[in-house]
Amino acid sequence: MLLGVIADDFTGASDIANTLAKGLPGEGGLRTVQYLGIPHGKAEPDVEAGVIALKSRSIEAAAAVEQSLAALRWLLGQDCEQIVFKYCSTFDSTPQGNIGPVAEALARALDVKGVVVCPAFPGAGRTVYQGHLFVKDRLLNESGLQNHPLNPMTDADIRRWLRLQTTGGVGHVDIATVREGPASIKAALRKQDNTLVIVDAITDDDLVAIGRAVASCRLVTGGSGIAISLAANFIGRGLAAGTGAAVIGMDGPEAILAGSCSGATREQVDIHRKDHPALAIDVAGVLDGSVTAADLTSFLLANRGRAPLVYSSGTPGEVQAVQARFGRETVAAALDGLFASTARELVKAGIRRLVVAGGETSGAVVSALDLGALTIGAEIDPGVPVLLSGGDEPVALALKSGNFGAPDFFTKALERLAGR
Ligand SMILES: Nc1ncnc2c1ncn2[C@@H]1O[C@H](COP(=O)(O)OP(=O)(O)OP(=O)(O)O)[C@@H](O)[C@H]1O
Ligand SMILES: O=C(O)[C@@H](O)C(=O)CO
Repeated sequence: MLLGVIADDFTGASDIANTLAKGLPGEGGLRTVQYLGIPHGKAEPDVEAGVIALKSRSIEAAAAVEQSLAALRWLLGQDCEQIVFKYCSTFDSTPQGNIGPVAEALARALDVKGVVVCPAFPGAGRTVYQGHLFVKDRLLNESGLQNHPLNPMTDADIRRWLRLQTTGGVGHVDIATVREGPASIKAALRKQDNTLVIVDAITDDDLVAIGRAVASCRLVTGGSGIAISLAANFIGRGLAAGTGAAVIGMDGPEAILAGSCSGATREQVDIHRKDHPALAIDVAGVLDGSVTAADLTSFLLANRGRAPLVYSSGTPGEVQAVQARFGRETVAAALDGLFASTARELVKAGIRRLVVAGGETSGAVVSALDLGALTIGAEIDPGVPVLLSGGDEPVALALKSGNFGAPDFFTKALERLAGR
């Protein structure tokens, strides 16, 4: 294994796995596998990039650090030359963490400083300029992310936000330096006394330059965009063949589960439910026990073949009201449990194509299924690949980050999972 990734959630893991498998146009990518948690035993010998999906974004910082260090130990045990810590392109975190504490702990373990911190993902509208994170033309804290159910992002200056989470200072490499090219970026990082350094990036070309500059760095951190040219670094050195994504086609019964309340997912739900069977989950009913996984499962199974959807996705007002009534953690735990049990029942009943929207929701779903390592297939929309589980009865999956995907994502994903 050449490159190892520690991802703080499951959709984020498939996002960066997609980037590594895709590589740069015309250059090919790495043979990439996504692990659901830290694997036991050795990786298959032909894996070039191993992506460990943790569910550490919204847990206590100390637990996130411990899990990330355990993932690091496993990846170093597979001889990885380079480690990437992948977090959300909208820098999802709280003033307590977990991006800062995990990044500092990894840097300490690898004995490095001047480590890149760059959530930019221009393909999805995320750019970093003057240390501020934008989502399309809005500052992060005006983009809707200020209403995130778990980690409201209330400051777009990610230097300031990261400083709240770190013991050391936070450096900055500006866009002018980035535009001078890899040698200048490398020199600017080397000069740093800070462990962590926010690096501006507005376009894919900026990310390619940063990727070239960090070719020999043991640790890099960012959104999936930071990995845009990391595969090419290894291919260029003759260490990888450039095989990239696998060809996957799995036809069979299908279901869609949406637990994300992001704007993009709500639009996808609105479009999908116009012409497909769709069931809105009554969240208060879940909390008082009147809505169960059995209700969702029977709806989805009864509508097999018609791209059925169940969703909890609500507006910021609905989310606030239910959280005020029952408590944020209680609602999240109840919905995670509901989606997990539903997915387990669906797969038991023969569902073979599963589309899931939302990082936490995807984490809950795949943790409940015994899927083994996931092979990375073609890209459905930016940041979302086709995934195929191992085992005798493989399941094809699309794990969609809340804000990713075109408005018709759900139908498109089911088609791509089937290899069409
Ligand atoms: N109607 C609702 N009311 C309150 N909370 C909800 C509701 N629906 C979902 N949630 C909670 O909102 C959170 C959504 O998180 P999830 O990570 O799945 O989506 P996301 O944050 O949009 O996606 P991503 O992390 O990929 O950006 C979960 O904790 C879920 O339990
Ligand atoms: O970086 C992103 O935006 C996604 O991969 C993600 O992590 C959202 O959960």
